[in-house]
Amino acid sequence: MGDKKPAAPVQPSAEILDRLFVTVQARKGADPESSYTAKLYSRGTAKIAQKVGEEAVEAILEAVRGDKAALAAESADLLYHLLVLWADTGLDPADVWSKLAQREGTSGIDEKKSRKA
Ligand SMILES: N=c1c2ncn([C@@H]3O[C@H](COP(=O)(O)OP(=O)(O)OP(=O)(O)O)[C@@H](O)[C@H]3O)c2ncn1[C@@H]1O[C@H](COP(=O)(O)O)[C@@H](O)[C@H]1O
Repeated sequence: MGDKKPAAPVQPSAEILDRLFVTVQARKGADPESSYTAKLYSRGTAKIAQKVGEEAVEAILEAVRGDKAALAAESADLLYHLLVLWADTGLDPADVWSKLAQREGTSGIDEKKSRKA
């Protein structure tokens, strides 16, 4: 009687990338002792870029090994570090989303042919 159904758990989606970007932006000027993101900023762009490369390699190694759970974890590391790199360099994620939107529906095969023509 009057019992409310528990709220359905919200399925995580790619929207978390926008929230995560807000969080990593907010870590600018934070204490590197208490924030890993702030620690990355303090080490500079080249170090952050290197971390993105390392995480990408770890992700592809798990893909080749066929370990999906490990690939998911390494992909999360990669996306986090890529967002930190965007924030560090002043790139707005909306610019990346726009690029993807512009390309939507255009086959990579057709796009390559148009560049050769
Ligand atoms: N998503 C992440 C996230 N993913 C991975 N990591 C950290 O990234 C690091 C990667 O591991 P490594 O072994 O490569 O790190 P490491 O050995 O310290 O690296 P190096 O010495 O090679 O530089 C680990 O310390 C992870 O905890 C993350 N740290 C933070 N976040 C998010 O960022 C938010 C803000 O975090 P803070 O800035 O720490 O408050 C958190 O609430 C999370 O939402």
